[in-house]
Amino acid sequence: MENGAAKPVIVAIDGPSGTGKSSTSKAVAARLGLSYLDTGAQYRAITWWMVTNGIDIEDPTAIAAVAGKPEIVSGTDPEGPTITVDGTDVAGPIRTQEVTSQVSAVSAVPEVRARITELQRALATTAERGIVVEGRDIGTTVLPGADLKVFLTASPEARAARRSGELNGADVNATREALVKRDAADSSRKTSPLAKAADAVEVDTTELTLQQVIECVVTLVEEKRDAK
Ligand SMILES: Nc1ncnc2c1ncn2[C@@H]1O[C@H](COP(=O)(O)OP(=O)(O)OP(=O)(O)O)[C@@H](O)[C@H]1O
Ligand SMILES: Nc1ccn([C@@H]2O[C@H](COP(=O)(O)O)[C@@H](O)[C@H]2O)c(=O)n1
Repeated sequence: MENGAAKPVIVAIDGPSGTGKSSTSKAVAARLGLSYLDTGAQYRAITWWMVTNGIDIEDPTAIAAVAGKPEIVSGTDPEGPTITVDGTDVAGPIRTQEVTSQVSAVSAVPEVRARITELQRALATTAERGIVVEGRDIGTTVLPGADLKVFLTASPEARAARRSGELNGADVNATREALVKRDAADSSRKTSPLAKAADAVEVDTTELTLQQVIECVVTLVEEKRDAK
């Protein structure tokens, strides 16, 4: 850049549930002074709005008809990300089992994806120093020109153990089944399914600590940033 400021760096981190996308992305963004966007929170927020407003989740046409109504605003500070719907803080309500069990159906509706993708691109292009965006289709669809694409994986057993630890020892088998079912729905939808971009770096986190994954991704971002 002419004034010597670093060019913004765009990082896409995708992968199935519980692979460590949020924890890694937040920490990497905080370390490198970048913005951070949790796109799953946006799909959860629109799902929360549908549920709260009595929209039939089994009816894609009904969902499509109102997909443009809620105003979803994401705060992108990695030290304190926020999410509101029509001015209401929904950071807590979007994490309930009710929302988690219905989010795949809502996020499969093309009109919902078009709406949320537009918000994501607007945030990514206005992030001054750059941004880490995490989700399922960031590298393939939302930001195909990202400077770095990472695809995190981990065995279903490792992911279930991590999640049931978070849920104060919830049954590991039930947790595993629920996340495998959600991944299957997210991977098989027609519009921008969960998928690894051809040019993404795959990191299997099964045997890695969270700190090791963070260090690995920080190094990858620094390499890309230095090469810009
Ligand atoms: N490498 C790791 N080793 C051990 N625990 C981890 C690792 N990575 C993440 N975790 C833990 O696993 C849990 C899930 O991580 P996180 O929420 O970051 O995953 P995610 O991929 O964003 O999940 P989702 O897509 O469902 O939102 C968290 O409790 C996190 O601290
Ligand atoms: N880019 C994305 C991100 C998320 N989704 C959908 O949202 C669900 C919740 O995501 P979490 O990361 O909060 O677990 C996820 O299961 C997908 O249905 C998406 O479609 N695209």
